[in-house]
Amino acid sequence: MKFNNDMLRLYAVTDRHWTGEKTLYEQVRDVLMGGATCLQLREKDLDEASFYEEAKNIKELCRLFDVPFIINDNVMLAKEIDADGVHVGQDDMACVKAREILGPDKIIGVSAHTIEEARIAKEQGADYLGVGAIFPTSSKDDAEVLGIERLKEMTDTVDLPMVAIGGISYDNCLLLKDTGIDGIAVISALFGQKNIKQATIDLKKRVDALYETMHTCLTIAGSDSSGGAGIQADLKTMLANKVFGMSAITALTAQNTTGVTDIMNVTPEFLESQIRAVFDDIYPEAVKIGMVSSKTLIHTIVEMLKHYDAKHIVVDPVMVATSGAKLISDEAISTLKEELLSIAEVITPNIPETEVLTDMEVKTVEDMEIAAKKIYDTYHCAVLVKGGHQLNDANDYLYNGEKGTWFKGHRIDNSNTHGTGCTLSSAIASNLAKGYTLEESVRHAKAYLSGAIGAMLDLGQGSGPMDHGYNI
Ligand SMILES: Nc1ncnc2c1ncn2[C@@H]1O[C@H](COP(=O)(O)OP(=O)(O)OP(=O)(O)O)[C@@H](O)[C@H]1O
Ligand SMILES: Cc1ncc(CO)c(N)n1
Ligand SMILES: [Mg+2]
Repeated sequence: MKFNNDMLRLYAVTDRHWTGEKTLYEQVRDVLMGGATCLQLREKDLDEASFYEEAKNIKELCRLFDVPFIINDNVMLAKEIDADGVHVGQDDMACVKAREILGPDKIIGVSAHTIEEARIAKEQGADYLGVGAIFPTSSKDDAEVLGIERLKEMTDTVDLPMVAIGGISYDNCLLLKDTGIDGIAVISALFGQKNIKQATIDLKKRVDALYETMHTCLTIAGSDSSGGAGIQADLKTMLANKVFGMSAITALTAQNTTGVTDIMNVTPEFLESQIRAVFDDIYPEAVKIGMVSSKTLIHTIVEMLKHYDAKHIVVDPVMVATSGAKLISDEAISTLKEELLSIAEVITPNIPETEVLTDMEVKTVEDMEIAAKKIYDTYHCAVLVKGGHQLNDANDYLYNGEKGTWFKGHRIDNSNTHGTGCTLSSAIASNLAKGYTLEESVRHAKAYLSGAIGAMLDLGQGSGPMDHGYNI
């Protein structure tokens, strides 16, 4: 098995002294099932015959999981049982010698505590370094504690994959963010836990989080005081889709599940200030636009998004709320058509909105296809026509100028659909922010929306909101 850096992500090192009721073999199976990416057999005071027996069996187990099996210290044994590699300390066989014995295809790791040791190991052909102890540890009495700063110096200076070891636990593991390591090696954080498999699953998630970057998304829309649509739905959707959500508010609405009782637009100047504040600092990777009820506000948005060269713009051409309330002025509709749609990557009209945008009646699925093409030809943006409420199914049609795709949804018998359109467009924008293609973004967004509708939340006296957080 050839070495690659991903193997170091969650590196499990055995220590049967922690053994409770389970045998070493069973414990290793637990960590492999939990998602460990490398296994090192390190049993300091086990007699040779028993070590050999354990090593042979555990090697076979690791093969089943396609996880490298590394022997601690004993190069000759690694050779004899055809392990995937060996890990040597500073007092063990030198790395050059180990390489000579094992050949180029085996994995060799070296423990390094200083930059000098790290450099030598690299010269001698080590594949990776184990660097520690990072924190105080009970698994090695004589280990000097390096700390985070010295770890960073090592990763900055020596160009070799590194796994951090020593005292790393579920609680302190996130302190290793941005230290340049390729993963963590642990003993007691896995083998010292009551439920070893669950501890491995939990720690794996935690260490994976060290490598996740947070994507960012902006919603420019109206506030819905009842929390099910508008800005509130957008931010909840972004959170549930693990994207950092930001907002520029176009209007406040006094609204609940039965209707909209009042609307107050912000001034164009204040909308501009909000958009500037966001873009000048945390540049959003995608932008969703929802309710914008006046001509001047639409102008402001178009001007600002062009100025900042905004990416991945999703426009939900909101005209009428599910409750029937009108959310845009007639003169603004023409500005929306003339200025806003052409800067969008995709727009997401429902059927009544599609009719307004195309001046045609949309009564059938064929009409949806014809209207989508017409929208593309007129405004040069991809379009997702939502079947939603009107056609009594949950099928939406995406047309991008080259091809049309039906996204078939499973219609859920739930009249609580306040904010479905806001939620779908925000989920699409979140997925675009993460780097998915438009088609993938729509597919994932529909799946998220179905989950939120399917959670069957039932609040309010009208068409109620969905459970945006059903998946968290
Ligand atoms: N009962 C349902 N079950 C499953 N999916 C649904 C249901 N109702 C709507 N959808 C889906 O929700 C999405 C939004 O479509 P819809 O036509 O409801 O948007 P909208 O009218 O803009 O919503 P809003 O009320 O937020 O303005 C579409 O993907 C649609 O297929
Ligand atoms: C603020 C706001 N935006 C959009 C919609 C669309 O449903 C709504 N009801 N309220
Ligand atoms: Mg809508």
